Amino acid sequence: MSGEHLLQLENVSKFFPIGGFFSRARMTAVDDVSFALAADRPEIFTIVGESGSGKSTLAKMILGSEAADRGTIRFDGADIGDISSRSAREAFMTRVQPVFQNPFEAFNPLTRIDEYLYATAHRFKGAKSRAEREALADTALQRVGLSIAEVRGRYSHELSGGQLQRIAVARALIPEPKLIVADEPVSMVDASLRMSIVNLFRELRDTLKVSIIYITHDLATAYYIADRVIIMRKGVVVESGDARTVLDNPQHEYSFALKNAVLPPDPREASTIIRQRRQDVGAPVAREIVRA
Ligand SMILES: Nc1ncnc2c1ncn2[C@@H]1O[C@H](COP(=O)(O)OP(=O)(O)OP(=O)(O)O)[C@@H](O)[C@H]1O
Repeated sequence: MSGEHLLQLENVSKFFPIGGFFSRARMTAVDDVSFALAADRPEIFTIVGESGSGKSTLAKMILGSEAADRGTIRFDGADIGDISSRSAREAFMTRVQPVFQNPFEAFNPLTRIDEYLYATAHRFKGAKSRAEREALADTALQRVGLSIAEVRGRYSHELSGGQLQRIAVARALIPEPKLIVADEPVSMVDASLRMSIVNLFRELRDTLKVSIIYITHDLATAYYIADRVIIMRKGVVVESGDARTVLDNPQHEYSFALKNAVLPPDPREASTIIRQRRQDVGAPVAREIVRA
C-alpha cells in the first residue's frame, strides 16, 4: 500500500493462551479488525468499548509493543511487523507516540519531571546541550498550556493529575509525531480537569495536524471528541463510521445498549445524567445525544 494512509490495519487479530501452560486453548482479544487513517487528513479516531473489549490490546499492536497474530498493520505504508532493528524502532517511535491512562504511573516519583522531557529531547531529537533540551521541552509544554519554568525541578507528587497528564502529552509531542495513541487518557484525571485535557487533543489535531487514536469506554467523551469511531465488543468491531452518525443512530444492538446505558431514553432520567456529564466531560455531549 502507498503512503495515502497514515495507518492501515487489515484483518488484525490477537490471541492469548488460556487455561494454563499445557493448555492449547486461546481467547481472541482482537478479532479481524480493519480500518485506516488517511495521511492527509488529521483526525481523532476513537475506539470505544466496555472493559475487556480489546481496546488496549489493539492500541498495543498499533504502538508495536504487541505483535499481531494475524493481519497487517502498516504505518506510512510500511508493515510495522517488519520493524526489527533498534534504529527502525526508534524511527517508528518518533512518529507514533503513546499517552497512557495513569500519569502517576508514567513518572517515577523519585525522578524530576523535567528530566523525562530532557531525556525524550535527547533520545528522539538528538538534543545535546541542556539549553537545547530545555528549549524543546519548553516548546512542547507551551503547546499544552504549561512552561518549563513551571515544571523545572518538580516531582510528580507536587503536580495534579491534570498537570501530569498535560506533561505526558507534552513529552509525546517532543518527537513531533504524526500519530498519538491515547489509551483512556482522562480516566485517572480529576473530573473537573478532564474536559480541558479532552479539548487539548482537539487543539493538537487542529494546530499540529497530528492524528489521534483516542481509546475510551465512555461514549459521551467519544461523542464529544471523535471524528470517526469504532465500537468494539469482545474483540470485534460491531460498528464503525462517522462519529455523529454512529452514535446518534446505532445500528448494532450492543452500540444501542451502550448508548442507552449512557443516557436513558426518559428525558428526566437523562437530565440527571447530563448534569453528571457536565461535571465529567462537558454538557454539549449529552445534550446532543438526547436531541438525537
Ligand atoms: N497479556 C495478556 N494475556 C492474556 N490475556 C490478555 C492479555 N492482555 C489482554 N488480555 C485479555 O484480552 C481481552 C481484551 O483485553 P484489553 O485489555 O485489550 O481490553 P480493554 O477493552 O482495553 O479493557 P480495559 O478497558 O479493561 O483495559 C481481555 O479478556 C483480557 O483479559
